Amino acid sequence: MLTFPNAKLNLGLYVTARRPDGFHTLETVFVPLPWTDALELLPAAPGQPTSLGLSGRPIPGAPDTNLCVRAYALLQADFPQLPPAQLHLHKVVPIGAGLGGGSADAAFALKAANELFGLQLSTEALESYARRLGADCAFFIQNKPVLAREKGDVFEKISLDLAGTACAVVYPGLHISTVEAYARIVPQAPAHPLRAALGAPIETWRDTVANDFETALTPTYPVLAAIKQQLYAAGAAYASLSGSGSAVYGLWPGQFEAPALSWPAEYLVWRGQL
Ligand SMILES: C[C@@](CO)(OP(=O)(O)O)[C@H](O)COP(=O)(O)OP(=O)(O)OC[C@H]1O[C@@H](n2ccc(N)nc2=O)[C@H](O)[C@@H]1O
Ligand SMILES: Nc1ncnc2c1ncn2[C@@H]1O[C@H](COP(=O)(O)OP(=O)(O)O)[C@@H](O)[C@H]1O
Repeated sequence: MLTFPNAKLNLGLYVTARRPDGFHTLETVFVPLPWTDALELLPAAPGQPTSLGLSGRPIPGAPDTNLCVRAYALLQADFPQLPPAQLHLHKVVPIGAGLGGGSADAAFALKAANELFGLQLSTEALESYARRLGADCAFFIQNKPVLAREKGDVFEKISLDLAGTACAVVYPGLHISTVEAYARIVPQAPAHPLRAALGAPIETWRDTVANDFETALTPTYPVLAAIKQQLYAAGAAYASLSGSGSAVYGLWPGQFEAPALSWPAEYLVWRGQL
């Protein structure tokens, strides 16, 4: 079975408290970004163990630490009838970019195994396996815009009309560790609660929708502010860091595509419609 795990963007991100377990509570909106890896899941050939083939962008770490292999192993622990699997991941979405690529691979591996081997797991059951793999991961099970709270894994419906919104994603190639990014934040309540702020026209978001990681990381990585400024100079109605970075996106509502931007291809990694 061939699947296409997509990236995500965060529209606003507030780190509201530190939890006793060291994690943080969040208020953020996740939206799918239609930019994908490719992940194939097949039963392994008879007598062969579970394996992972890789192509595309290099992923650090041994294959058994890869999130899609860990996702499959999690199911195997509860469903001993699952055979060894042959996985192949073609990595397109940059790692450590705040685009959730690894989390998407894990969630799509769970969904593919469920379908291919007829496990009949409900959406809720798949989400609870996903939560065990990473805070971001559960979002990719339903993979539609949601307001997320708690660790970023408890969801509320939100209606957002982003149809016909052009988007550009600029990735300066900095791999910012999520742990390091959280360590720089002093949690606080959002100045403008996200549901109300995102309900207003996109043009107003610049003054009301923020990402706490952007504020915390920009002094160390001034390139993030420079990219954002250039996106606004190119007419974006809204621009922001996604997640804990380092990808920065711009939005152009009502436009077929983002205007031509002057970054080289290795920086301007994606342009399209949300
Ligand atoms: C920051 C966010 C925002 O959407 O996204 P990314 O920038 O990674 O895409 C997420 O919270 C990233 O979620 P995810 O990448 O799944 O994190 P996990 O693997 O579960 O946790 C990695 C580490 O981040 C910290 N962490 C994560 C989630 C959370 N709510 N509080 C935390 O403090 C913890 O130190 C944890 O050990
Ligand atoms: N399939 C995978 N794709 C990307 N990263 C992976 C994968 N499996 C494990 N990882 C690890 O997960 C971390 C990055 O996860 P990712 O979700 O891409 O981050 P971010 O959301 O910050 O962009 C890295 O430490 C990387 O080595």
